[in-house]
Amino acid sequence: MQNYFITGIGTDVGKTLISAIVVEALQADYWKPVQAGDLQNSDTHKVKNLVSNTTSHFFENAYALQTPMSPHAAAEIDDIQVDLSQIIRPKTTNNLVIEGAGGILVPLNEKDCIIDLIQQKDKIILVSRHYLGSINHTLLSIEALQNRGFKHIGIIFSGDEHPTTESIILSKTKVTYLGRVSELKNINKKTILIEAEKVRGNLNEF
Ligand SMILES: Nc1ncnc2c1ncn2[C@@H]1O[C@H](COP(=O)(O)OP(=O)(O)OP(=O)(O)O)[C@@H](O)[C@H]1O
Ligand SMILES: C[C@H](N)[C@H](N)CCCCCC(=O)O
Ligand SMILES: [Mg+2]
Repeated sequence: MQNYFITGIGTDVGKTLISAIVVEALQADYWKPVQAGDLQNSDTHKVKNLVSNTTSHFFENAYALQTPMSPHAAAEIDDIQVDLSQIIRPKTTNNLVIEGAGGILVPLNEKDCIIDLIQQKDKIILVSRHYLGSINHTLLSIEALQNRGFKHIGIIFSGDEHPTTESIILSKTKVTYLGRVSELKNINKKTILIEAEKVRGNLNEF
């Protein structure tokens, strides 16, 4: 069984959407270690509501912070410190999808960042969303991951196709292309199932 760490080139790029698709494709479990804000409609609620299979299990956040901000700042408002030793991966015999918060260098406290939650044996899925500036954000994210020695890095593009962006990112890096999810008009259980079907093969080969 495998852990998949879903990260992105920033916040709001589609990590939760892609998490739902990967969870559905693999009938995997899901865990968002640090949620900042939107506690009534958290990423865990969203993924749970988008997934149809009955195998996936949804684990509690290690930290559920009140404010939609960078976790280091949200924690300060809640008068707590995020402590990495308290972020313990849930035990499961199933595949596990772990969703970060924001991009890889988002701070959890004065010292640690989201990237410090990733383990060498994880399969990393970087979500890249097309906007002017996304090439730079994508290449910087990949360089930071490679500098830390991570070997299993895959990429999923989220949004309408942008061939020159995708081809330059893929040709300049050695990351594994896992697929693209077009700009979905409707995000619901049915469209998640359709997208899950499309990426399952690549995920199984990754
Ligand atoms: N391919 C897509 N089609 C349609 N909408 C998309 C797509 N990708 C992202 N979005 C939309 O962009 C918004 C942000 O996406 P999402 O919540 O998945 O971001 P995130 O990367 O998980 O952010 P966070 O850092 O808060 O976890 C949502 O409204 C989502 O539905
Ligand atoms: C609140 C938001 N939805 C995410 N959970 C956290 C995003 C932090 C971004 C910090 C930054 O890169 O400036
Ligand atoms: Mg999210």
